[in-house]
Amino acid sequence: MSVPTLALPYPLLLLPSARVTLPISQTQAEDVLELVEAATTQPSLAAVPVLRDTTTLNEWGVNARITRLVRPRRPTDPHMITLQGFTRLRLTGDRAADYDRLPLVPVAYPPSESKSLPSTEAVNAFRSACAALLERLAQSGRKRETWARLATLVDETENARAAGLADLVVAAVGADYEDKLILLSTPNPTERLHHATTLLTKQLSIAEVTTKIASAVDASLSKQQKELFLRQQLSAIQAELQSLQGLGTSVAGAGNGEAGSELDHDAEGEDELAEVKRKIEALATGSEVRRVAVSEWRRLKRITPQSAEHGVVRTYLEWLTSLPWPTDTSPSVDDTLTSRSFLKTAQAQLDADHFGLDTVKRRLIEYLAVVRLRAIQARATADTFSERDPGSSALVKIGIPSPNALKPPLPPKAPTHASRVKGPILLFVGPPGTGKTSLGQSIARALQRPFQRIALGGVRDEAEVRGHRRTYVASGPGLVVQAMRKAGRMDPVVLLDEIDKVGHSNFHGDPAAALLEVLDPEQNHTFNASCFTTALMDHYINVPVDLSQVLFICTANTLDTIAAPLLDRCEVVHISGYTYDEKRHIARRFLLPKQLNANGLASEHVDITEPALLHVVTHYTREAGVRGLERTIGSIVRFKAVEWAEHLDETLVSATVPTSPLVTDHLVLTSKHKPYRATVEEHELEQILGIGRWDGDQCEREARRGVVYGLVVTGTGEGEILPVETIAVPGGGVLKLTGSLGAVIKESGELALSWVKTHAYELRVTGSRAHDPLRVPHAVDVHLHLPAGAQKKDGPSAGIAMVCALVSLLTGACVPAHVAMSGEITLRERVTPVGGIKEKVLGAHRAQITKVILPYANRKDVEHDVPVEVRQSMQFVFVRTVREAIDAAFGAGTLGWRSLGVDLVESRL
Ligand SMILES: Nc1ncnc2c1ncn2[C@@H]1O[C@H](COP(=O)(O)OP(=O)(O)OP(=O)(O)O)[C@@H](O)[C@H]1O
Repeated sequence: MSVPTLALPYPLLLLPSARVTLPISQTQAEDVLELVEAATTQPSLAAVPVLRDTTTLNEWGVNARITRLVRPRRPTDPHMITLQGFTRLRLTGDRAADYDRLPLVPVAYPPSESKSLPSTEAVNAFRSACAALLERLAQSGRKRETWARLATLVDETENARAAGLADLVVAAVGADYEDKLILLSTPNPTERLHHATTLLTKQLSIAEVTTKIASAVDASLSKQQKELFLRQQLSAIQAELQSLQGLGTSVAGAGNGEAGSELDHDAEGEDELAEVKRKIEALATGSEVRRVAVSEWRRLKRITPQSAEHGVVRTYLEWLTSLPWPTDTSPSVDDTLTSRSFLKTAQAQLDADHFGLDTVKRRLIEYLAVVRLRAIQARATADTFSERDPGSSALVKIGIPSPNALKPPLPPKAPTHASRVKGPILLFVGPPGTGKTSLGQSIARALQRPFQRIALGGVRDEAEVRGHRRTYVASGPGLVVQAMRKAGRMDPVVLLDEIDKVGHSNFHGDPAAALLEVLDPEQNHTFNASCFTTALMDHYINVPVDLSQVLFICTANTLDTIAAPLLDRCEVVHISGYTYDEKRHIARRFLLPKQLNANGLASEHVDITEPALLHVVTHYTREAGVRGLERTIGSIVRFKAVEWAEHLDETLVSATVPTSPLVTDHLVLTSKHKPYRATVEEHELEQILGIGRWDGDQCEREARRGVVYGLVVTGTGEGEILPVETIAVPGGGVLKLTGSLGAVIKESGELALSWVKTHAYELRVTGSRAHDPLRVPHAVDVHLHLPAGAQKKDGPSAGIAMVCALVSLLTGACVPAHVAMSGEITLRERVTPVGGIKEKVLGAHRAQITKVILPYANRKDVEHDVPVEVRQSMQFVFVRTVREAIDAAFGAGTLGWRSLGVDLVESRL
């Protein structure tokens, strides 16, 4: 029989029980329509695939029912036909493909499948291949339900229809064209099942391999790729948000023409890299830093931008390139230093910034003179070189022979030893607020160099000074390198503030030792002799950083806690406290204008009278420095600022016309309100500042039995008076010492008691030389206490004060409260010299002591160090022996000494 045949163009193929939709030509559509019209049941045709690369139809095709024919919307478009495969058929006639019509082709149908049953093995093999494949497909997650239903169908279909099922399954899971063609051309059920089984097994391994690849890809989608993916999403979200905000700001900012913030765009990241590159290119050719920078740059380029390592290398490069390095065009010697007027300008600068401190300023000028001479020397050396080789570049100026054009460029060398523009390292020592830090700033201003302050207080970790190695997470360079970066020049003035507070050797290393490396002017050239004369090897930067041109200045409150090797490298300049007079001048000339400026007032708005200022200095502050004074003056100025503001408000409300601050004077005069008074008088201070902290201090300090005032220098370098208190308590002749005393001061106590016991008879404390004053007439213990028990005290200088206190306790005579003393005693009754005289005397002066007893050997210290006005306002008694000290303290004739042969005392001792 012949049936109308539709040629299915390659790669279309219809299996029985499958469905296909394909375009057909207009003429074919007309034939289909005819078929439909002529049919009494559902119309069908033969759907036969055309063999690849031919116009020949396959021998086997499918009898297919026409389920749908769709007319095109536009005449140029083809009709679409949908066919449902039904049974196999074989073409028995001409097999030339015709794409224009549905020719009638003779066909034969194979015998019904039910008539030749497939073998059970073939069916079983097919079923298990089916089950495995469908399960795998279900696992992949897509069309899970379809695969599950198909699997059920495979399970439930009887063996006789298994071959039909093979068509269905293969059509559903898909297969190569060639495989499907073979399946179509295999009418025998068993063979078809075999073929289907092979085909399904092949599909299964493909599915497995696909899953494996997918999971392998997933595993190789490492953290970085995920990060990339997330970042891309993030930037997409940011871009979206930006565009939304852009809409908002373009409306809001339309009026004021705002251009948006520099933080808005991420393109800066690229610019920064370009900047880093530019800086690397600017580094001196052949230098070590350039070599390191170039290799790191290459490394950076090899790493994906999303990796953590990229960030690390990039940060390192940013640090490295932001430091001031010598470049091919580095200037030679500082012109400021070599200028003739340099020293005069420097002196003027120091005078303008600080009152008094004459000795310190003189020392500083000497220091700057040395620095200047070295600079001149350096220039002379550089000029010699450039004369020898006039055609040379700027490199030559710093002492490098001109590189021969034919040779590769030489690495730049540092200035020669003679040309180092570096002086000794200064160490300012003194109490807080005495201007140590601001002197450092003044020097920087005088030198016209950047100033950087490194606060060393509390630095416990060596790495804070020298940086962390790059292997540490969040590592970074040390404080010195950070300061160099901030300064942006190779020759800043760097102030190492509070080196006495730097921690010593601990399990984090020794920061003090790390400082040694920074400060040592000679030692560090060993790091890289070819490059720098003085260099710091920072752990993070890992390239020697040239410090040869940096001026280091250190400050400290006390020398006691500074490590000896560190101290050894510094030239100590002592800055003691100020006298009342100096403080008054500093307050008037510096602190008041500074506070007025800070609080928005002018000099005509506040005028503190001289007596008022003196009262502030004596009753409200009593430190060695001027920081407390500055704060107190700040309080006065703020008080006046409030008054002035209120006054302005009142007058402005009442005035009709002007509001400009320029006419405030006029308003002051014409206002009906209480006029504003710029003057601050002594009697107003209590209202402004409250009761003075030191008011009534003298009353408290009345003369008492067993109490004598000693003189001490505190841990912050400040001089103070310190009472030595003693009482007798019932006991058995024991001396008890309290007040956080160190071993030396305790020994002084023992010495003092021994002295008093030895001289008790002479002092008429006991009736016989053989008696112990602590046992006869009453058995007592002596308790000696130095108040402010929380503060540690040590040193031998309280010796004479302790003797006097014990004498006072045992004799009942009192030392007047305006007397203070300091001096070490020996067993031979000598009073030996002590340190810190200037601080102690100034402290005594501040505490309104009028008579000071000091060792004779300290006479020169008083004459040299203590300002004249202080010397003139106090009485100094210089003593050689304990007896002289006691007489000076109690007043000659107060104690009724028994007269004895003097040599007896010594021989008895
Ligand atoms: N002789 C002076 N003339 C003018 N101003 C001074 C003088 N001495 C100190 N000052 C001012 O006192 C303030 C405190 O000084 P500075 O900070 O330099 O003290 P310091 O000695 O470094 O204290 P610290 O030891 O606590 O660091 C500064 O404002 C400074 O200008």
